Amino acid sequence: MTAQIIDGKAFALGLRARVGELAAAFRGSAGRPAGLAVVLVGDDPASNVYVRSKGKATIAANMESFEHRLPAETSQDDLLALVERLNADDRVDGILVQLPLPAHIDAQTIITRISPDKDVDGFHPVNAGRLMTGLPGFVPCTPLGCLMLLEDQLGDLSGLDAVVIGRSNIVGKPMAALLTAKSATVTIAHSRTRDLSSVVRRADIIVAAVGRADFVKGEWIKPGATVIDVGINRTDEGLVGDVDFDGAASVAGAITPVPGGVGPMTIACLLRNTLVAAHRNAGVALEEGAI
Ligand SMILES: Nc1nc(=O)c2c([nH]1)NC[C@@H]1CN(c3ccc(C(=O)N[C@@H](CCC(=O)O)C(=O)O)cc3)C=[N+]21
Ligand SMILES: [Mg+2]
Repeated sequence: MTAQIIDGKAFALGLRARVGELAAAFRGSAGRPAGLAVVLVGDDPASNVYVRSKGKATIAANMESFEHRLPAETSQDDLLALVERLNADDRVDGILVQLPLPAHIDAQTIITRISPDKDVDGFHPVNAGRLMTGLPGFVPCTPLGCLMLLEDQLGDLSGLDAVVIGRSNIVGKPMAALLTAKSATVTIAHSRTRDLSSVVRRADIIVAAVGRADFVKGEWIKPGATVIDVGINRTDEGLVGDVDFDGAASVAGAITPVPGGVGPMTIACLLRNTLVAAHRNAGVALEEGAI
């Protein structure tokens, strides 16, 4: 079998266009654009690239972008003070503090200080709790993007066997919650899982978020399964995912490439969450299922 390649880049472009139209309409009814503030501490080159592309995408989607670049030696108190200013700023609907943060800053302390209503990353414990209990809130962008690709590919996920490899708060745990809410049968596997290949072999859906290049092998995959590769690993051979793409593509039914799969969906979902935040914060209705 040769897997179908899931074109996340094309899907993300479509989503961004739809968000852009709705953001233009929001601007008309609210009398102001939706606004996203992105905070970068330090000058990590990869983070710099991400922040720049987020800013461009925000403006292209008819929203306002506020960029705050702070020196690497910024104190935790100064960063908290900026977060408080952004929480209080009515032009700012969404706040993203780029991770990772320098070692002298406790990320959890910063994330917990962002207003849950502006937490478009969906990292605040209140939004994690909302996701777990089925309340409206913000869902982390990467797993939300993965879910959109899966539903586009497979339709109803009810009853399907899903294995999520990785248990981070940012990807694995929210991904498992989303799949559970869609009535998939979900297994969370991780570094201590025994006989991982046998666990993966049962799955109709595999989401790989381990952060290790080419970790998931083609021989682990059930023929016809759908594979979502969340990995972004920089190697001598360039950017590669957590899945051995060539091995997997010869057995899977469908697979996301790296680059061009999940990554572009993350940014598109960030804009989507910002649009939703703007409507909620301004008290402007957004039609159910509009996005
Ligand atoms: N508070 C916070 N929120 C985040 O959402 C967040 C973060 N911090 N820190 C870093 C990670 C990483 N991340 C990516 C976003 C887009 C691509 C992306 O668009 N990737 C492209 C190209 C990547 C490239 O060429 O470098 C692709 O996969 O096709 C990847 C990774 C968001 N992150
Ligand atoms: Mg390879």
